[in-house]
Amino acid sequence: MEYIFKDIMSSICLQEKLLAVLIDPDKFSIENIEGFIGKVNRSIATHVFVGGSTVGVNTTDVLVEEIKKHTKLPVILFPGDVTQITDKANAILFLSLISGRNPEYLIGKHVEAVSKLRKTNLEVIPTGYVLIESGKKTAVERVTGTSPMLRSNIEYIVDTAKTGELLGMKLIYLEGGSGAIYPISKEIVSRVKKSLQIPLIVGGGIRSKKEIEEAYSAGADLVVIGTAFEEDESFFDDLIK
Ligand SMILES: CC(C)=CCC/C(C)=C/CC/C(C)=C/CC/C(C)=C/COP(=O)(O)OP(=O)(O)O
Ligand SMILES: O=P(O)(O)OC[C@@H](O)CO
Ligand SMILES: [Mg+2]
Repeated sequence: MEYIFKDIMSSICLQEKLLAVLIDPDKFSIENIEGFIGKVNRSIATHVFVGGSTVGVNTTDVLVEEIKKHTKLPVILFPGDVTQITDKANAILFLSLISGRNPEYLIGKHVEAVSKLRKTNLEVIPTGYVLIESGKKTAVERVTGTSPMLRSNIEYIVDTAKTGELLGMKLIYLEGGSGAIYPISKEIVSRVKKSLQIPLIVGGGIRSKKEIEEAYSAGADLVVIGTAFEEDESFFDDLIK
């Protein structure tokens, strides 16, 4: 049953903002998941994303199984690679790195993924993934061999995001990169949002409630946070339901 994307659309219609907690399988041990997910459940988080730019084979499968034992929130794969596909999750962001020009990350990995996806019930959500420079070299740059878009070239970022929509993608993800020094600017978020009809995800370097609210008021429909929770779980105390 395909309901994850529909639910995102319904939330947007109701003017509800969404928050995804990103769990990187390489940074969490199974033993810590129950406690961590307990905090996620008590917070305003609406989704759990699972993925990393470099993840060991089979790690994701075991981790998602454990996460699902402890939460009713939808678990969405945010994969850096085909090896991160597991049937245990509810959906997958079928990312195409449209800020880059590496065919492997535009179409190649996707063709590779299809035989695996056929064997799952995952809801596949085509997502235009746009990497924007944010103060330091990111893992995504390293893994994909692509350059991020210049934050000063807003017109080009807007056109790139819009191209994703025109190609039929259902979501656009503006990515500053894991642990970005500065989050994507309000101006970029708001200019991109104004040009789109589809939902907008924003992530990378968001570390406080104030920054979450700034992203929402600029136009983000869903904010993703990973590093800030990895570094200090007390951040959840600011985000209690
Ligand atoms: C189509 C399939 C199944 C796979 C390829 C999907 C594509 C095109 C991915 C784009 C490039 C990429 C490597 C994205 C990684 C996205 C991700 C999970 C980022 C979060 O991981 P980080 O937090 O950056 O990881 P580290 O903290 O380990 O650096
Ligand atoms: O880890 P952080 O900096 O929160 O970034 C989240 C996500 O956008 C990374 O792919
Ligand atoms: Mg990370």
